[in-house]
Amino acid sequence: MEAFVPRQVYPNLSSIPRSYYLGHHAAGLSKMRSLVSQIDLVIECRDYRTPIVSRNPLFEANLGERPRLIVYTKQDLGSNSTSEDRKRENTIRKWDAPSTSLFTDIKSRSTISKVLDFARAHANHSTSLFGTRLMVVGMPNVGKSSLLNALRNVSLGKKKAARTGDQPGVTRKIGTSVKIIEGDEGREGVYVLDTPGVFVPYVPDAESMLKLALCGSVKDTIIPPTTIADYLLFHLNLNDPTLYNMFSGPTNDIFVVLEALARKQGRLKKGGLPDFESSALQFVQRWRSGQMGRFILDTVTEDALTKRLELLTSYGGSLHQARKAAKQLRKEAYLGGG
Ligand SMILES: Nc1nc2c(ncn2[C@@H]2O[C@H](COP(=O)(O)OP(=O)(O)OP(=O)(O)O)[C@@H](O)[C@H]2O)c(=O)[nH]1
Repeated sequence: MEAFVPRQVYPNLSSIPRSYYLGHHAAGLSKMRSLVSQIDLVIECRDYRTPIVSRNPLFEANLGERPRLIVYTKQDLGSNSTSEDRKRENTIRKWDAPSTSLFTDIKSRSTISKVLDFARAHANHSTSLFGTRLMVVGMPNVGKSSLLNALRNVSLGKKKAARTGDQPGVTRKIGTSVKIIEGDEGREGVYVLDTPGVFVPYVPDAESMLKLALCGSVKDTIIPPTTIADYLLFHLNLNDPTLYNMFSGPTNDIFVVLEALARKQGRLKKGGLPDFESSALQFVQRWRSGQMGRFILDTVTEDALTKRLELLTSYGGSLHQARKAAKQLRKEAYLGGG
């Protein structure tokens, strides 16, 4: 039998939309800008699995006047706690310096405590009697509201304050601030403001859009689920082609995997034909919930960020282009919100 050879490069699909910058993203950003002067620290969340493509330059451009803490969320979905993972995290820290970067998993108290320690230290330096105000920002679905809830729970033992969900756009508006650290010595505590996710203005290449879709920053109705599943298969094969052996042996054909999954789970349409769409969503969901391997999607090397920034600059991905592309997307009746 011939050895299995995974695809090394994913095709550049021209059918993939390159924008998802929606009306409520622009409105949210503008509101954040109007509030930023009252904020002591901005916590910018990025997805651990996409430390490059989930960076949104709009935050630096609009909120950059305030000190920033960068939090890479969902570490549990991308890290196996190996020396390779730690090495990668160090490279990311270097990219972000002089800002501090932390890596969190909402189920790990120790990772959440590090964010609380940082916030506490920041508050201790503040001379304000009115408390310290933090603002959590980030791309859709990176886990901002979950982080807020985890901070509040670990620090104060209190229940969920912000609504969370597995699709982007659950938080639509900036709400009221939530206390996460009790005040002392006559001083008010530390409060956090949750904000709606804001998508990057324009995505320079189809593969970046697929990464963001696979991690859930784009509604699952925008890109065909079988395409997202195929992109996941590409990564599974590069990492370990046995990760989906509950469905099929190693293959580069997503329909072979989806047909096996459909038959195993009874996801069949009239005439016993496999329901590829629902099987694709199920396949992707399995990975998103950490049941099919933990790995990251971006390639992290010392110079990867510089190269990305050069690409973005040469491309000139402006807000004007973003608006034009978003309008086009709406015209094509893709949008169901989110
Ligand atoms: N495994 C894992 N899942 C997480 C973590 N943080 C958040 N999630 C999940 O990610 C999904 C999105 O979380 P939210 O907190 O709603 O994300 P958000 O950034 O507030 O989303 P928007 O409403 O789009 O702004 C939810 O299903 C969370 O349970 C994490 O550390 N680990």
